[in-house]
Amino acid sequence: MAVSESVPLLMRLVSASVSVSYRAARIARDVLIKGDLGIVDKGGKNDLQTEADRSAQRCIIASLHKQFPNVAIFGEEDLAPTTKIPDDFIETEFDQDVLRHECPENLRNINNDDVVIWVDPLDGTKEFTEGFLDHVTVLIGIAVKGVATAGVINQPFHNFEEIPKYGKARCIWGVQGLGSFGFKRNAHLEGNVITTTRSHSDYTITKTVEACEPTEVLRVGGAGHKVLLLIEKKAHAYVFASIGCKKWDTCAPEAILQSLGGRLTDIHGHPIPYHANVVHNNTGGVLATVANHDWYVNKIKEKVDSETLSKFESVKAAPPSLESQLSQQTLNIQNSSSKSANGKVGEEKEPNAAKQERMARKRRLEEGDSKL
Ligand SMILES: Nc1ncnc2c1ncn2[C@@H]1O[C@H](COP(=O)(O)O)[C@@H](OP(=O)(O)O)[C@H]1O
Ligand SMILES: [Mg+2]
Repeated sequence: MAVSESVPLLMRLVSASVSVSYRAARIARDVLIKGDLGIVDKGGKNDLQTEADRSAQRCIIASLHKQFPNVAIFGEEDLAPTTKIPDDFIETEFDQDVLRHECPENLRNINNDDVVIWVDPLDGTKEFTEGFLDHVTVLIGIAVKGVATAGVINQPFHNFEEIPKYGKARCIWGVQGLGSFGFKRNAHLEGNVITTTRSHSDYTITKTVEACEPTEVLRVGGAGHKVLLLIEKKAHAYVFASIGCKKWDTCAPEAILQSLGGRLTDIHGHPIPYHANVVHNNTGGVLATVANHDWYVNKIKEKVDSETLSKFESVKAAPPSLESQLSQQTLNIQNSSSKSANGKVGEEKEPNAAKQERMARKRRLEEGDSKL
């Protein structure tokens, strides 16, 4: 169902993202049921891609781009720009439950240029290939003026051990200043339960977790899944002293966690910026907490040696030069017919010169040059 333009842009974006996250979850489930995962090794440490990652990204980016052609969208996977997108990958529904909520006052008047969408079509890919299905999530994060503001976490295989045929998809969404929906929170959790990576661990990660004096460590897959543990109060903190996580891993989880009063920053306690032109890796690592964030920051500062800590650089919010913005992006803007493929549909929240360049590229695309 279409939605009135009088509904604030942010709520339309969240509503469309919830709907398309269910479509992407269905795609991931279909890939698993068919049984041919089509695994590609991307060359990093346990850095895999499957048919579910590829198809879910095509579905999410093509659908959101069709509804919001002037919003910048970045997806994790680099996909060939020529691949045809099946018509049934295009989701046009808007989630009605989201639209019943009022947009927070301070977010009512944002416009297209303020927004960047960060898409991880399948977070926890390594775990997906190994059958840890509850670690898998679809992440759609909406940044406004560089701040993680709203997010959607869809868990395609929720409760897969109890519900036959790989469980059932569930969707958690939230907006800063409004709250988060779609889950139950434990009232209380004893001790100091810390969650961290299971498939990308190393000495520094383990030492940094130990610095936070855990009573229990949960080594699980996926940034989305780990933040879900915090949101549901099954863990107190997510500690990841590594530059391996990217903006699409943390934007949606951060927005939801922060809407509940938690925090997600780098390991120094500095905010992570989500403008279109930031480096994709979270070079300062990731620290997410339900409460007492500064206590964890101080423990890390106190107990991890300064040479190790100096390797984790906080990302500066200042935009890089125009040249680096343009070379950094694989920009595959597709036509609004959404027939062509996508990798990153990015229209930078940029200074004037970059905007002119973008418009020129868009014009060239519309004239049929799909390799821009
Ligand atoms: N060293 C590394 N190399 C590549 N990706 C990494 C990484 N460390 C973390 N990541 C990415 O960050 C996300 C969370 O990692 P982890 O599950 O280890 O906590 C995963 O996203 P994807 O599964 O979407 O690729 C993972 O690939
Ligand atoms: Mg990921």
